Amino acid sequence: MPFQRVNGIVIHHRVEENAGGPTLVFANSLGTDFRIWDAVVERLAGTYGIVRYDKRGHGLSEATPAPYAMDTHIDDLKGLIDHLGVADPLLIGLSIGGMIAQGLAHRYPAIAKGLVLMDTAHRIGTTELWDQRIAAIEKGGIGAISEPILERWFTPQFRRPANPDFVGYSNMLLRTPLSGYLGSSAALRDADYTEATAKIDLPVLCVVGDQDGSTPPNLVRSTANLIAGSRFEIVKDAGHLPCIEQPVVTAGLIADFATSVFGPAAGR
Ligand SMILES: O=C(O)CC1=CCC(=O)O1
Repeated sequence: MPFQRVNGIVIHHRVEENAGGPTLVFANSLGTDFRIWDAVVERLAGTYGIVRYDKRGHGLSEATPAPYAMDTHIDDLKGLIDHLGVADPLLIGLSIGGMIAQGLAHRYPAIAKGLVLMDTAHRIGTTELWDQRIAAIEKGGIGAISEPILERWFTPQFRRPANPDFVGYSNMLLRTPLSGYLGSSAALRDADYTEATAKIDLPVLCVVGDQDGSTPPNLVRSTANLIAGSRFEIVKDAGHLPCIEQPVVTAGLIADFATSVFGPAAGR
């Protein structure tokens, strides 16, 4: 079933089975639901088991009142992984999803075989930035600041009203439950994984779009620099969501890294 109660709330998720093969677990960003991975997953399913979910307050998952703590998002994902019995996955987290992956790997070092940290960082924004964003949204709704958000999400080539995908993903942002958006903004404001992430002892790939306005390449590079042995890749012609703008390249990077983590014979 696509709905499961974990950690006290109903979580919407989707599983693509792969008969005992390695599994990829995807966590998405603020103001999005798991459909942002559609074009990536269609290239990886069949080779890997896939788990996607809508984090608390997003998509069809329950929206509890704001504010949220990053640990609550982490407990939700841990609960889902335990419920599904997923062993040794590769965790792939975008933006706040990447912070959830970092925090999960720090609190449960044996939970994953490796991490793909996409357009994310050990610390995203400042207390002031998130407080301002929360105040603006409390006053005028997400629509009041959707334009600058979408400018950070997408390249100018993608960000055209004539592009149906741009219109659709704008709707996804605008339709995010307010408590989910505000709650997760508070979680981002209060989370700093600088020390925790430096202790991660797993294979890690950091990826960023070359035109990411939310977590720019230099910030993501600084996160990669904290993690011994990590890899760093820049995706050309992409903003904050390379899974949407460049799904072929994104799926290729994940597949190459998954092969290096699970071994060449695995995942076939
Ligand atoms: O809204 C943005 O600026 C992008 C973003 C920051 C954290 C996240 O998950 O998305």
